[in-house]
Amino acid sequence: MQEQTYRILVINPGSTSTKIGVFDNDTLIMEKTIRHSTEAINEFPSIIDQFAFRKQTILEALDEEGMNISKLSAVCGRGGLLRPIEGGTYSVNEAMLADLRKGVSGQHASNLGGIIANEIAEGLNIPAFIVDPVVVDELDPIARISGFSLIERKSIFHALNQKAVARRYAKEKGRRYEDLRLIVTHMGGGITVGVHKEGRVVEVNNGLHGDGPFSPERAGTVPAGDLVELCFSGQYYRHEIMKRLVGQGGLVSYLGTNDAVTVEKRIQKGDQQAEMVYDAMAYQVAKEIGSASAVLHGKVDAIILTGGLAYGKGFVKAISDRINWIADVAVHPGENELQALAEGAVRVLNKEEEAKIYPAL
Ligand SMILES: Nc1ncnc2c1ncn2[C@@H]1O[C@H](COP(=O)(O)OP(=O)(O)OP(=O)(O)O)[C@@H](O)[C@H]1O
Ligand SMILES: CCCC(=O)O
Repeated sequence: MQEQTYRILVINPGSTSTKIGVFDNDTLIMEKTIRHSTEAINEFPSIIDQFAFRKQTILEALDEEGMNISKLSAVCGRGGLLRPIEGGTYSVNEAMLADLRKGVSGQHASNLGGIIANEIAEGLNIPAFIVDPVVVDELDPIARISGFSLIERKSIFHALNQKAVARRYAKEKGRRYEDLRLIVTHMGGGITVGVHKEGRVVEVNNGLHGDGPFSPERAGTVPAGDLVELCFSGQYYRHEIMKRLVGQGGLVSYLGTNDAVTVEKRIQKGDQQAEMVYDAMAYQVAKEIGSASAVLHGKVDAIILTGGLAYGKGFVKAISDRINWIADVAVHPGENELQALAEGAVRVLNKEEEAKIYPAL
């Protein structure tokens, strides 16, 4: 008997781009990355305000590619800042939409994934899903302790891509993901360094809310005392400080752009400030990987560098030179998120798995 073919639209809103793909089961038939400049993003006071803009760019892109959306079987979005949940494919439901709209665990571009998926799916009367949202939480208890009893460390990271790339690496090596000890470093608009210990991400920096290396548009960890002084200086509203840390931090704060390609061009033209800041970002990533290796007692099968910044050869070399004594460094530029979203939806449509219900009981 012939297997049924499901046509799935997948939507991945990142901090600097919206990536979309159309798959026939797990075979990609169309892919597009829509880049958003800092100026375009800054037009909107909050992430949720970008909803109509991002949805419109998606529909236009599908139209330009000649995709007839009435043939879709499902829409699958990248999951956002929900309550902490286990990994897997979830049906979009009202409880999820309410949490995504209010940003129950904070604001992030991926909050739009489930909302836009639902909006498009509803009009076509087809199901909407999310897969492995950024709140997948597998932290070891020891990793939750921050050092300040009023604040607990949280797991907020590029779960979808980190898990997908780690599984792909394991497959390439003929090993099981569940048998490996990996440090997976996703370097995009945000940067997260995950310790994957035998199939669980037992430690990871909260890439969103001020933890870990700075990134193209995030401040990462900043000196706490100085931050408190700034917050109470009377010069800033709360939302202004948050935006300076997340969205306008990192490269944007020093160099006015979130685009590493632009930074590399400036370096080639002799811009010394750009060179210093870009090198500092590589330095901070390397430091985070070094600290992740201590979590694994130095017994690391491989360090994987992935995300858009991993296309930057000089950037990757600056990191590798500092950490390649720990373990082999594997570079997987870009990300595997569209494929992972499609596969998550197909597993449910094929009834290999049941869609999970949010919130988990
Ligand atoms: N060829 C390249 N060389 C260097 N940097 C690159 C290259 N291509 C993309 N980048 C940089 O990668 C960054 C964006 O990465 P990516 O597309 O993974 O981020 P995102 O999906 O928007 O956000 P996130 O991954 O945090 O969700 C940008 O700074 C971009 O300039
Ligand atoms: C929130 C985790 C993903 C990111 O840092 O962008």
